[in-house]
Amino acid sequence: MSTVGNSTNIFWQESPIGKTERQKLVNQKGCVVWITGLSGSGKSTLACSLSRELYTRGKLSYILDGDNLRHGLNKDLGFKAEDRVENIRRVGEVAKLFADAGLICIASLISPYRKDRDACREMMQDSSFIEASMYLKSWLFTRDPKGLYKLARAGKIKGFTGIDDPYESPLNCEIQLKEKEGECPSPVAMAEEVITYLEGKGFLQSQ
Ligand SMILES: Nc1ncnc2c1ncn2[C@@H]1O[C@H](COP(=O)(O)OS(=O)(=O)O)[C@@H](OP(=O)(O)O)[C@H]1O
Ligand SMILES: Nc1ncnc2c1ncn2[C@@H]1O[C@H](COP(=O)(O)OP(=O)(O)O)[C@@H](O)[C@H]1O
Repeated sequence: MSTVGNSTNIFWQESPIGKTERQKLVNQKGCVVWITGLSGSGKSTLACSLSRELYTRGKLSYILDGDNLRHGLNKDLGFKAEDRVENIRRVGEVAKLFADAGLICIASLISPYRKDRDACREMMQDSSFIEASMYLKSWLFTRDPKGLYKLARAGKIKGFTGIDDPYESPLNCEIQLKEKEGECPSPVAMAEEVITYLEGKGFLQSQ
């Protein structure tokens, strides 16, 4: 019996089928690919491309996209620092469940604070938290497809990441997606870079 946070007198219920059995069923290892970067840096594009490329290889993934989760699970949260902290904590917990289910969980959020991303990493075991940083030159996000930077620069959106709100780049992430010879790699090329990492670490087979 234990107390966790505000939950008192709670018990851990074991499941009859464990992570190892689930992983065997899908012939892969559950993990979290956590994509962090500024708005417009290509996170969702990479997440979609990665999910598609994994699918064609018979691998099961699921995308947790920051924008999408704010339509449901996180619709009570805004963009104040404490809301972003809670956003990342919640998504970290959900991502951990997906990885435990045996899926390759692709989390795509700005996740601006290093401490929060590190806390998500700490939740996971076996190096199964893979941080991928969108380190692309500003031309990508200055295209501004959603028009958010224009609004933020005009002062019409307050606390916009990269304009008047901070973004802390990873210091030591597993994968850094960056330009090659001044060119932005295609979404498929970026997905393949991540897949090469996953293959190398044995995540694309169960044993
Ligand atoms: N103030 C402010 N700052 C940054 N982003 C903003 C803001 N207001 C709205 N948006 C939109 O919200 C998307 C980011 O949501 P996230 O949940 O990924 O953000 S965070 O991780 O909690 O910082 C982000 O989506 P992406 O462009 O895909 O990153 C924006 O569409
Ligand atoms: N690798 C890429 N090559 C060319 N354009 C890209 C690439 N990745 C993203 N884009 C374009 O950049 C814009 C922002 O990408 P998006 O994935 O929505 O970023 P984010 O999810 O980080 O906000 C979109 O218009 C998208 O089509």
